[in-house]
Amino acid sequence: MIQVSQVTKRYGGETVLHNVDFHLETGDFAMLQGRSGSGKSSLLKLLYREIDADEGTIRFRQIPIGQTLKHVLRREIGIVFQSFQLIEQKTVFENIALAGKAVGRPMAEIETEAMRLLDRVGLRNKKDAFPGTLSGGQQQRAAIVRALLNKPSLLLADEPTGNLDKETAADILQLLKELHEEEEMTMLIVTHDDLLLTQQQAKIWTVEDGKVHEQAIT
Ligand SMILES: Nc1ncnc2c1ncn2[C@@H]1O[C@H](COP(=O)(O)OP(=O)(O)OP(=O)(O)O)[C@@H](O)[C@H]1O
Repeated sequence: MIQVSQVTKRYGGETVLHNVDFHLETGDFAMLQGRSGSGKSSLLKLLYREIDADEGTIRFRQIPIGQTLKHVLRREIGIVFQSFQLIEQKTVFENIALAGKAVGRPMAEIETEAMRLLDRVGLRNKKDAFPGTLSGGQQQRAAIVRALLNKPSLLLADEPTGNLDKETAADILQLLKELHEEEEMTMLIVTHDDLLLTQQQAKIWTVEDGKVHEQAIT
């Protein structure tokens, strides 16, 4: 699904990723680990074209992502962040609906899909709540629904459990694992929590010294 070939990323004089090869197969449930500052977020940002590589090629379904229109790529790739990134002045439903409006979907369709997903993550009764009134775990569930609304084929999550206590973190990771299967979605999750890494069956990739290598299948 994603093929990263010989990719180098520099910030000023600092080379963060150097001739990196990395791939995700359709249907993968993969974790990306590595020390703080090793370049995990940078790799994710390269995949959804928040930033561009200095060298090398990234292909999404065989096509170099530089040749794919950004809005097409964004529809195919859902993103979940550590900080949830919900708009405080909008309700849970409004936050989620924005993702559908951004790609021009009709409101009736947005509503049906949002309610299906809110039901699935146990948040239907919070659809009219504002993010500030929700727990961290609930906010992340809302953010996950927003990311899934347009049925992306790939979900990228950058430390999705980083702001949550251990128990809630485990719940969110379990939810992602279940959604991976139910929604038939490829997932790549950045985490540096060893506990999370060992709890789930996943392909584990490590970013280290500018390289990315596949560690083990647990
Ligand atoms: N926009 C930027 N400008 C300059 N340097 C940057 C920028 N973004 C990241 N870096 C640097 O690149 C390196 C890798 O950062 P990145 O955020 O990708 O690491 P990370 O593994 O995700 O770290 P963390 O686990 O702490 O989030 C760091 O040294 C960081 O300071």
